[in-house]
Amino acid sequence: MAATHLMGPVLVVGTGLLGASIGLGLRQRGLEVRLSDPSPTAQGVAQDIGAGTILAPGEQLFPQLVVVAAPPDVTAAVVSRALREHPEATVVDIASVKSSILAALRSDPDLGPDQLRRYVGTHPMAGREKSGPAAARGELFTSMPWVVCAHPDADEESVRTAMDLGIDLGATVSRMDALEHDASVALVSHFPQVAASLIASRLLNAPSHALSLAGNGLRDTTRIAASDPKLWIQILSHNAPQLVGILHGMREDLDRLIGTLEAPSAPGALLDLAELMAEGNAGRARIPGKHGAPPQAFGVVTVLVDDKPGQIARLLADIGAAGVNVEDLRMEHSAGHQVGMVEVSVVPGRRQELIDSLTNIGWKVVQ
Ligand SMILES: NC(=O)c1ccc[n+]([C@@H]2O[C@H](COP(=O)([O-])OP(=O)(O)OC[C@H]3O[C@@H](n4cnc5c(N)ncnc54)[C@H](O)[C@@H]3O)[C@@H](O)[C@H]2O)c1
Ligand SMILES: O=C(O)C(=O)C[C@]1(C(=O)O)C=C[C@@H](O)C=C1
Repeated sequence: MAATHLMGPVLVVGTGLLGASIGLGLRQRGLEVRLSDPSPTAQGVAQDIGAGTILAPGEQLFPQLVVVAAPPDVTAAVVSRALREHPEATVVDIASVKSSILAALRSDPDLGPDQLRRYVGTHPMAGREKSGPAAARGELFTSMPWVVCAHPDADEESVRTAMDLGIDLGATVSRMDALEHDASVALVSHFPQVAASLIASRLLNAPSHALSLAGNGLRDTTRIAASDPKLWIQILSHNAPQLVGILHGMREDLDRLIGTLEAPSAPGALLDLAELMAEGNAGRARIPGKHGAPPQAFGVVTVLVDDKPGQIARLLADIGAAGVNVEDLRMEHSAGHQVGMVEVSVVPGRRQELIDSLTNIGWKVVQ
C-alpha cells in the first residue's frame, strides 16, 4: 500500500460522485475515511462501495482534514459549520467555483478570522458527466490537475494539508488564486460545457434517420451535455461574469462564420474557413492532456502504467498473448508524473476477460 502524506482521519461531507471518489481513493491508500451526507442513500452507497464508514449522529471525531464535497450553492455554509465543529481540522472544499465561496465565507458573521485560516479552497479538474456515489472511482484523480486556491490568510499548515490531499490521490497539484482560477475554468471547463449543451440541444428535433448516422465526432463533442443540470445551473450562475466575456467572443466568431458561409464563393471565403480550421487545430494542440471519452461502441479497459520505457510495448504484448484485439488506444500522461493511464478499447464481449487476464499477471486495471 502506498505511503500517504495525510495522516487522517479524513471526514468527507457530501458523498456523491466526487466525495465518494475521494473516499475510495484515500481508503485504497489505507487512510481512515468517515462519511457524512444529508442523503442516507448517498452515504449508504458510498459506504457500501468502500469509500469509508458513516459518521454516526452525535459521534465525536477529531479529523485532520474535512473535505466538503457538497453542491456549490451550499458549500460555504457546510464549510463554515465544519470549521466551527472541528476546531483543529483543516477544511477544504472541492467546488467548481472558488471566488463566490470565499466571498461568502469572508462575510459569514459566525466565522472569525482565526477559523477562516484553516479553510483552503481547492478544485480537482477531474469528474464525470454522471453524479452520485455509484459512479465514483478511486482513480478518478490520477494524473489529473488539482488546483489549490489558498486565500492570503490561510495557515501554511492547512495549505500543505490541502495539497497533500491532491498528491495522495495521484493528482498533479498546482496553486492559483481564486479569481485566476475562476477565469481559467470559465474557459477550459464551463465554456466547453455550454458549447456541448448548445450542440446537443440542436438535436432535439432532428429526424431519427439523421441521428442514426452519428459517429464519434458527435459523441466526442457532446459527452458532457449529459451532465447533471442541478450542478451546472449552480456552476454557470456562480461564474457568470467570467463566462459572459468568452461567450461574446464566441458570438463574434459565429457572426463571422455565418457571413462567410452565406457567400461561400465570395473572394476570401475559403481563406476564412481555412483560418477557422487552422486556429481550431492550433488551439486543440495546446491542450496538455485529456481524460478522453471512450468510444461508446467499444468496451474500454483502463490500465495504470509506470512512466518507464517499454511499458506500453509490454502491455500490448500481454494483451496480444491474451488473444484480444486492440481496437483503439489512448494514453494520458501528465508531464512530471510517474504514472500514465492507457485506455484500451476492445469489443465489449472481451472486456471482462481482458481485465481478468491483465489483473492476473499484475497489471493495475482501473475499475
Ligand atoms: N461532477 C464533476 O465532474 C465535478 C468535478 C470537480 C468538482 N466538482 C464539485 O464537486 C462537488 C460535488 O459534485 P458531485 O459531482 O459529487 O455531485 P453529486 O450530486 O454527485 O454529489 C453531491 C452530494 O452532496 C450532498 N449534499 C447536498 N447538500 C448537502 C449539504 N448541505 N451538506 C452535505 N452534503 C450535501 C448530496 O446529497 C450529494 O450526495 C460540487 O461542488 C462540484 O462543483 C464536481
Ligand atoms: O470529465 C468531465 O465529465 C468533466 O466535465 C469534468 C470537469 C471538466 O473537466 O470540465 C467538469 C467540472 C468540474 O468542475 C471539473 C472537471
